Amino acid sequence: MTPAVPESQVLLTARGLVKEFSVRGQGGAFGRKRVLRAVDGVDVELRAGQTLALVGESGSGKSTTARLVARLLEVTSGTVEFQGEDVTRLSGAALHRFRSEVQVVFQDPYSSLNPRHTVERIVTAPLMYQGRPIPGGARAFTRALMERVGLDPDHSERHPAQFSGGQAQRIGIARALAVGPKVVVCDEAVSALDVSVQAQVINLLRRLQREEGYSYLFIAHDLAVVRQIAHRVAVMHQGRVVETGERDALFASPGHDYTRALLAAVPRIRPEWEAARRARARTRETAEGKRETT
Ligand SMILES: Nc1ncnc2c1ncn2[C@@H]1O[C@H](COP(=O)(O)OP(=O)(O)OP(=O)(O)O)[C@@H](O)[C@H]1O
Repeated sequence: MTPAVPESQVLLTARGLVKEFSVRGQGGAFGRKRVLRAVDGVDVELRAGQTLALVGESGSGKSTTARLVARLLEVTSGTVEFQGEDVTRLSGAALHRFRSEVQVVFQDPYSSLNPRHTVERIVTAPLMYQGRPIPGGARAFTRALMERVGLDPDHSERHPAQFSGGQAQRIGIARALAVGPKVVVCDEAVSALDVSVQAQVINLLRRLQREEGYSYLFIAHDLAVVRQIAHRVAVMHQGRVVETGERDALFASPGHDYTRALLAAVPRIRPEWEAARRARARTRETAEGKRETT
């Protein structure tokens, strides 16, 4: 059961997003450089207190779109409007403010959380980095946050490796919530977890949304997961959004051939593709986790 779709205002709007990467062709480091258009004119709208799922096969541009929206990557062109401001142009204090409003939870908690730091240090780091005071002091703040995400507050001095995958992802969620965001970008945030643990983390995200009103941009390749959490779904294919709609309507009667193919292909995801996809995600998250905590 997913929450009913509440009427709500648009919080974040991306228009005409384009991202090009310069990549080497065949021949590795000696290959000719070419331009790869990973995101090719994407429009998305995120509504307050709702979840928009971005789905599509591997390489369709979901993660790149998510990173553009969160300003972890710079756009080649296009705009991302959040509360009336084009965030692609923000810098300095205004960019810091935006980073508090839009947070990211990555796929692999172990690579995106600093293994040498305690939970307390991990969840308070974003506030310290922004030079903001920690309400009630670090210990009390961490304990309260751990309770909100269903972790034992007595474990605030433990390190990520001392937690299970699902618990570690709760630390990632706690870190995202620490700065008081309105939007949380979940980039394959439950994909690395076992199915039963996935369900628990999805329930947590839904409870947090219900009680605290977060909007989620939820990146996933697993449509069964999307069904449990999304209000609306945008389907990506080759860098473009080919179809957007309310979840139930889209699943019941997909309007685009590619969406139909995607729905039909669900049980046939090949394990070797999945392994390659996870390895790529880990490389990106290790780099971004480090950037966030330094
Ligand atoms: N930093 C980068 N440099 C070069 N190419 C990139 C970079 N990041 C992504 N790409 C390429 O852009 C395309 C879209 O990648 P993206 O990760 O956004 O897709 P995705 O739909 O999220 O798939 P996956 O789930 O496999 O990550 C792919 O061809 C990918 O190889």
